[in-house]
Amino acid sequence: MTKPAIARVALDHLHAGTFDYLVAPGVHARPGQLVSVPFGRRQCIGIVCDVGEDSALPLERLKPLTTLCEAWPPLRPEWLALVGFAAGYYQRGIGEVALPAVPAGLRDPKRWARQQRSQRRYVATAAGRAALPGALPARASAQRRLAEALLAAPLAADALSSLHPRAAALLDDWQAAGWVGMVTEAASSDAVDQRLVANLVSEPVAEPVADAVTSASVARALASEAPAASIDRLPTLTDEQRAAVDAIAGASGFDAFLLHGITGSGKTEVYLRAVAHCLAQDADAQALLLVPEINLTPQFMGRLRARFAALGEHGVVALHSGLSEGERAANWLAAHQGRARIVIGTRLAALASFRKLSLLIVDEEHEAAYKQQEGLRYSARDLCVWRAKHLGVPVVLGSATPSLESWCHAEQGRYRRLVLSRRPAADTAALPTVRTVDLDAHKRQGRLSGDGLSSTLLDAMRERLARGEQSLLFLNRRGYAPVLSCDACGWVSECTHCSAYLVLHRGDGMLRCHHCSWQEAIPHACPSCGNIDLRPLGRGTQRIEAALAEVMPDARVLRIDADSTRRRGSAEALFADVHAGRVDVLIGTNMVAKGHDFQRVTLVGVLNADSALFSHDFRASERLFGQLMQVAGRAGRADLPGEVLIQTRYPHHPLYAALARHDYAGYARMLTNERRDAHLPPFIHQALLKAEARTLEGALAFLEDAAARFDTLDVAADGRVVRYAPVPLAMVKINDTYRAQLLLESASRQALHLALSAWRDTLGGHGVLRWAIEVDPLEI
Ligand SMILES: Nc1ncnc2c1ncn2[C@@H]1O[C@H](COP(=O)(O)OP(=O)(O)OP(=O)(O)O)[C@@H](O)[C@H]1O
Ligand SMILES: [Zn+2]
Repeated sequence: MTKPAIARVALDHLHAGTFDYLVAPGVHARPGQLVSVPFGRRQCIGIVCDVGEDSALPLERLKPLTTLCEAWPPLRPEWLALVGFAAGYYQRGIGEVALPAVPAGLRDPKRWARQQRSQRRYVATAAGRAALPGALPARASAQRRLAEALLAAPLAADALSSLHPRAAALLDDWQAAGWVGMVTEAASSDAVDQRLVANLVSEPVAEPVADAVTSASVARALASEAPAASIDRLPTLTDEQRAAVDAIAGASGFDAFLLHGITGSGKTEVYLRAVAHCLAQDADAQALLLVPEINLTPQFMGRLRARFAALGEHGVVALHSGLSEGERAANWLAAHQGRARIVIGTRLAALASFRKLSLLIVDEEHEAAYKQQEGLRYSARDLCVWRAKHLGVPVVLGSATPSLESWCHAEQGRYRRLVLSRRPAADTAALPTVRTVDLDAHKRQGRLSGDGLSSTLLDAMRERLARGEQSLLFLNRRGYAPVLSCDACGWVSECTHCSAYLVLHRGDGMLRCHHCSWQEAIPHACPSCGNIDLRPLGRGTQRIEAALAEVMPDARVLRIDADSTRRRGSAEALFADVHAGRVDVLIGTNMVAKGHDFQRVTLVGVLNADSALFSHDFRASERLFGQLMQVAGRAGRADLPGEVLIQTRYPHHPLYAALARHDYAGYARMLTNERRDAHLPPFIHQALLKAEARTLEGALAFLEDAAARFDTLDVAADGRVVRYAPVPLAMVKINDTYRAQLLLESASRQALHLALSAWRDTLGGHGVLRWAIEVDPLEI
């Protein structure tokens, strides 16, 4: 008797490895397949990670796999390796990483069955027709269709013969006769039967074939044009752009590039050329382009679709959390099956499945948004680099203000640096002039409005208005005012559920917490003393909008922030207004600060940047510098000179001075030295243990206990990992939950990871709601 096969299945289960299941005889389970399995009293969806013959458990205790997904090809080994790596590195169970990475719509046995039925029906009909004697022409095309369907449908040969007695034999015949090769050839020859393609498109199963045919012709079209002709259809590349494209295109195997290009230097063009080159090399090649925010996808999508029109609508797809379940499932499958040649997405796309991922690009690689802050706390950028290395393909990290981590990698020669130091039309589109506006001096001279707008900034905006140019005001704080207060008794609007203030929102008259969902109507009088004179303290985007309506009544003012763009698609519409020139003054948060190619903005005003200058967070100044350089870079991108005015109480701060010199490199060098001296990342590696509990005592007690367990570990004894004492978080309470953390540090990544995995197994316990390990935290 042969031994039964055992499938090791990953389930989305806290901190777990895989679970063993019996594979019934005759069932062909393969690694990478989705499965439905009994787990406790429920049915769960899992992913087969491995199929073997042994189990640590007695066979009679194993339950059988219930349903296997045959509707699409299994996830590939390199994808399983990726999620396995991510689980190990970020200290999670493999299923916790793998399952959420597959769209919910596809984790559904009903859908598998539906899709499979239609595939089988199709193959059966085609096989039936192919087997008909006589009518040769009909048979030839039916054969071709069947062969193509067979190539596309992941059906095992034995399943085929049950569909039609002759199908398997036919397949053998065709293989022997070179049919499969002929089909492939047909797909890449000029004599592709367009009607065949049209027919195939109407069949669900045949979509992959049709797309393969289309993309093969596209690749051919791209490849056959002389490189200069196919590639230089747009702007002529600058020498620096050309050098960057050549370097990326010339990479063989893994290579990590840091594309350090100043704002407006045309990094996008470099990405597009690199993608074009990659797709032209190989009809199956796929490229992934990551952007930090959903609202940057439409702009990129537009450019990609225009540039790669030949790929068709389905050849370029988006993956982000703003899509409907259906769209996300369809796009994910398109990438998985290789039909989508280009995927543009936010951080979650870093974990998407591809058939042949051949180039990875991470735009604005310094952005904190690439770090997931919940659940699996991964860095999408870092996973892309790992993925590229594992696949042996190039990865491009682009930014005007690289993260210090990537900057140091480039300094050490681990990444190849590509530099774009000029804007393409450098004679006209120069970098903007950056000046500080001394708030204290303006106040003394009575030149500062109650809403915090200096006369210098207002005059500059009025000049732009008169010339028909646009101004952008950057204030990273939404709402009207960050807090409402009572002068009489000192009451301030605080959230009862969080250690945070309730933000005043004027539009709908609410006090709203930005950390939990709490909101309440603005009180008419002080809830504490009854005083009716309540005062908004500080300024948010709504307040600036209201102030401008008074001092610049003729200007068309538009506010873009999370509040004004809540409805789906509204951000896109608002940005379209800006591009079309229907806006004179744009007020916005971080959402407007980066990536957007505004052609008519010639003035950028920065309000209230100072608060980040003196933060306890050692990354705050790096972040601020990056943010300001990005927003400054929105000015003067076309043929009109740009100007940036930074309102500050510290006009001589070195950060602003470096900004005025556009000296990222100098500033990065200074920060690097500081970090080295202070033994901070990237010169040291960090991990946090975070705990949440109903009380602060509960959270701290859990961490104290964890600390004691840490100290008994062998790996802790050699002193290479430093453990700090548990501390409450700066924002200690959110949504009635108290938060505390414990920091580990080591100069050795390996020592840190050894310690973490040994420690993780000892963690657990009562009194906490949640705990999580965060590797490479961005904030501590
Ligand atoms: N070789 C070129 N010749 C002329 N114009 C170009 C060239 N390359 C790019 N451009 C134009 O320059 C502008 C800026 O390019 P792009 O938006 O790619 O800059 P970027 O480097 O991504 O900037 P940022 O970091 O600020 O987003 C765009 O309008 C683009 O069309
Ligand atoms: Zn709250």
